[in-house]
Amino acid sequence: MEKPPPTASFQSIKSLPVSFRYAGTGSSSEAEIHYNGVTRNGVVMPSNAPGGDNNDLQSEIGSDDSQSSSVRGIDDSPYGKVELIEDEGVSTEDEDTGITGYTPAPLLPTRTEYKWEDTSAYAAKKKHQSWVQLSNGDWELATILTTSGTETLLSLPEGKVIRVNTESLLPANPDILDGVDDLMQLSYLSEPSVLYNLRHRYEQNLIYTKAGPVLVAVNPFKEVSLYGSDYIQAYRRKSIGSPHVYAITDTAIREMIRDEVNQSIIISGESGAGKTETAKIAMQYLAALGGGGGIEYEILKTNPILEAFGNARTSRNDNSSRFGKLIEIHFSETGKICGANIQTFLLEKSRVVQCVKGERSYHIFYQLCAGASPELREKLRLKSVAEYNYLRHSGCYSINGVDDAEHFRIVLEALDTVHISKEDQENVFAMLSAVLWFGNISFTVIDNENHVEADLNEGLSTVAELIRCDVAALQSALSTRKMKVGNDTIVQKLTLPQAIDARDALAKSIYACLFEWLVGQINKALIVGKRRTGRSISILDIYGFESFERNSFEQFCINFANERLQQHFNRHLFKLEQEEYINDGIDWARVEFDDNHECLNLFEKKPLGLISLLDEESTFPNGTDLSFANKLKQHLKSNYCFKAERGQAFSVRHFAGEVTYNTAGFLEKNRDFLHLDSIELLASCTCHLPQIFAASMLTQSEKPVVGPLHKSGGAESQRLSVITKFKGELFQLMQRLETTTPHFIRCIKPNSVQSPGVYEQGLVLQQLRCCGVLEVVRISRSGFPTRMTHQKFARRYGFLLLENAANQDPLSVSVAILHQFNILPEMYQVGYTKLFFRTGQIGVLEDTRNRTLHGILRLQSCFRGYKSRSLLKELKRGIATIQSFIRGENARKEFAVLLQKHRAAVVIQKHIKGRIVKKRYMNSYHASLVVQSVIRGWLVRRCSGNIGLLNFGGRKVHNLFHYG
Ligand SMILES: Nc1ncnc2c1ncn2[C@@H]1O[C@H](COP(=O)(O)OP(=O)(O)OP(=O)(O)O)[C@@H](O)[C@H]1O
Repeated sequence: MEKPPPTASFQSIKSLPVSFRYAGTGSSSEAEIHYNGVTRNGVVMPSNAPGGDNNDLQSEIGSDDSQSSSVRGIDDSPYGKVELIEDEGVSTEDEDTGITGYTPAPLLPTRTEYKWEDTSAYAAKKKHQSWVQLSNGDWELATILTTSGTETLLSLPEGKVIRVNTESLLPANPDILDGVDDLMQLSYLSEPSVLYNLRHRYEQNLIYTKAGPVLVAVNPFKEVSLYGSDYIQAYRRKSIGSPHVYAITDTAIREMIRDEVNQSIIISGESGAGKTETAKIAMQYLAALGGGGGIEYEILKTNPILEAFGNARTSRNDNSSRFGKLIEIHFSETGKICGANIQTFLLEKSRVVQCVKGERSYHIFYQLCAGASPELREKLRLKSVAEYNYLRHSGCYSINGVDDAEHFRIVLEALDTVHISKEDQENVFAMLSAVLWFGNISFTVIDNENHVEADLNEGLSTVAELIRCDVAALQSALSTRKMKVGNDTIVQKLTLPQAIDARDALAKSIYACLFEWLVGQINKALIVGKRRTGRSISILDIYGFESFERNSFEQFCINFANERLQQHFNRHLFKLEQEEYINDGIDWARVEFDDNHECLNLFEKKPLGLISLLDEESTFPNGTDLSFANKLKQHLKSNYCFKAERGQAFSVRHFAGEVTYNTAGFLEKNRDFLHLDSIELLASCTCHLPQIFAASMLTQSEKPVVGPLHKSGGAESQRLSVITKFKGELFQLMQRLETTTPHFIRCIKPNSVQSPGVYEQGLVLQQLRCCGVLEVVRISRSGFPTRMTHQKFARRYGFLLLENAANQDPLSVSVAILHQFNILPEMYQVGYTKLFFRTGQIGVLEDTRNRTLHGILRLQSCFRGYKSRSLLKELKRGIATIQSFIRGENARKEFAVLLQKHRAAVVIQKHIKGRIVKKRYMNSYHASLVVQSVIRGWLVRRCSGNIGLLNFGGRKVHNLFHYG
């Protein structure tokens, strides 16, 4: 008999007992539907997995929150086929993976009517999806409509349907993994999945996410209510488990106490990503919990000072730290903070004398100009910002929403807190003012050879006054250079560019020394006392990997530091993995990862590494940036990590990507020498700060510089080059970190406009790559990132087993599942307590689980529907009976009340009627008596008249009548 055309609603399809056969790739929906012997074309759309909690992988079978539609079809659909096989029970089989599963036998009778619906409805549902990269580089989550051969038809969220190469697609994670708080939980660890997950969380103000051992912090660029004493207490009590800087800091404290090992919190990220804020949040936590005495208050007060002297407005961040810092916080035996030490790295000196349009120099200059009292202004000969050449040229004097005068007040307060005397504070401000006045010193050309002499102007005299030196000595130090030729000392005049360089170099050096001196003073204030136990937590806030269009010496140093940190990161990451593998008896030797050893070698190798060659060229009097570039190309061209570029450029293959450096300015910045005449000038000042600076400049020399007057002009070359000094500091830093247990925080800047709520995919992706988050993910992929205890695994996937496993132990169940699903032995390892999986393996199991669950749930929902309908019918009947009973009861009750009322009314009526009758009778009786007595009276009167008994008393007559 011909089947009737489909007419029923979709609901009726839901109640079909069906099984379906997947014929597409992986999670493809291609299938055929057989129903009552008829084959129809359509698509299968697996529903959401049950269990709403993303973090709970233990969602139960039969949970009610399954999504509705699961199987639909359309005749002659171009999108694929669905097969509904009548009354077969429900079994699933993935032809690609060969995975089979089962669901219970059909529970409902077959329905005979159905209707095929338009599949376009599916595109709107977030089901069966993959990541596709659009031409602008962004990743988009697209719904797979069909896959045929190498081509896949996709539907994009805005309704567009596109055809792409199947291989270009990346699988999307199941819905239950949306917004997981640890990226390691993602079944598919891919760039788009990580990007999507971070955005998903960011949109809900969940700015912290774990990437395995690393905390990823996405800058919210707004106040988020995630901080404060309540949160601190909650993390301390461990009543909150979500990722947070507090959680990381808390772990550090606990591990420090438990293992008696020093800890470090290593924060990195690009400028404006939130490193400094994150460091402050960690310090707040430490200060709140390790508290005892006022030292933690002093530690927190170091922030305004360091920010004022070391931060500036840049195009990327209004409050950009222009130095790296390590704060080591020491704890006493009782776990209280007992002191701290701050180490700073590579302050950007060049900013003091020039900065790019729209940027600012160090905040303290603007704060001083805005906030100094009239007396101080007078003393320091302070002018307005616009009158200083060093500040004027960038054209940016203020920052929106920032009150420099108020900040100056805060800095003064902080300087008091860290016990810097008023006299020293005044000296500090005098140095700042002098630095600014240096920029206003001008020169006049005095001969045909462009030789100059410093003008005796306001600038020169004010500087001399402020640093307390002789004006003539200052003028000479800026205009001439003493050279020793044989036994004679000759004085060489400087050309204009040389004089400007000498002036700027002196200003930069004074500022850098001032900064160093301040840090030293702060350290004295925070000095770790006798209570020192040697236990400490260090917070490293260091510049992240930088890759711009034009990269210079600064990026070269910064990226070198990041290579070192990455090496530390790799070692630590693998050490941890290794420990877990060993503890669980896992063969961890198979884990491979990309070491950045080769890149570090390129930098550090002697004598033919980048640093050695840079130093070598810097010492050559005739060395130029171009000759340096050529030397690199000549010696390093065969190195895998080095790439020669055109002109004076070269590229380095860093762990985070390739960076092209332009060598322009490399040699000068690396030499960074201050002429000995300038050092000597500072030494001659009567103000103690310049003297201290001069002494520290001399001690920075590799070999002690003996009497500059007796030295030739080559004396400067004996000073350590910037890169060598930096390399030494880094080496010490790494040695220090090596003795600690590290905790890594990677800060991410979600947009370049510093605005809340804006998530620029490309920018985030670039940072994820640069700061190595994807590297962690990649490393995890090569290891066994997914771990599950045998118990959990057996509980989650045990129901997929074809054989009865009721009485087996979790380990046997786990192994049986692995065999049943033909998971290749190299894809997993069985540990003593856990199963370890390579990336994606759990995804396959999860897919099968979801499909099976989906089938079960569909049947369960159909069955529940059927049961509900039957119940409803019975209920209806029951309800009618109850209703009629209740109505009868009510009627009876009403009737009884009425009857009672009626009876009462009758009694009352009777009584009233009786009374009326009685009253009437009594009235008539009395009336008759009156009449009778009147008549009798009359009769008596008549009788007595007639018989003459007039003398008879009326009374007797009356009585006679009465009784007679
Ligand atoms: N957790 C946070 N909550 C609110 N705002 C934040 C947070 N983290 C960062 N910000 C905002 O982002 C700005 C930049 O942060 P921060 O100065 O810490 O960046 P950075 O990575 O240290 O940059 P740089 O390397 O330039 O010093 C802050 O001034 C603040 O406005």
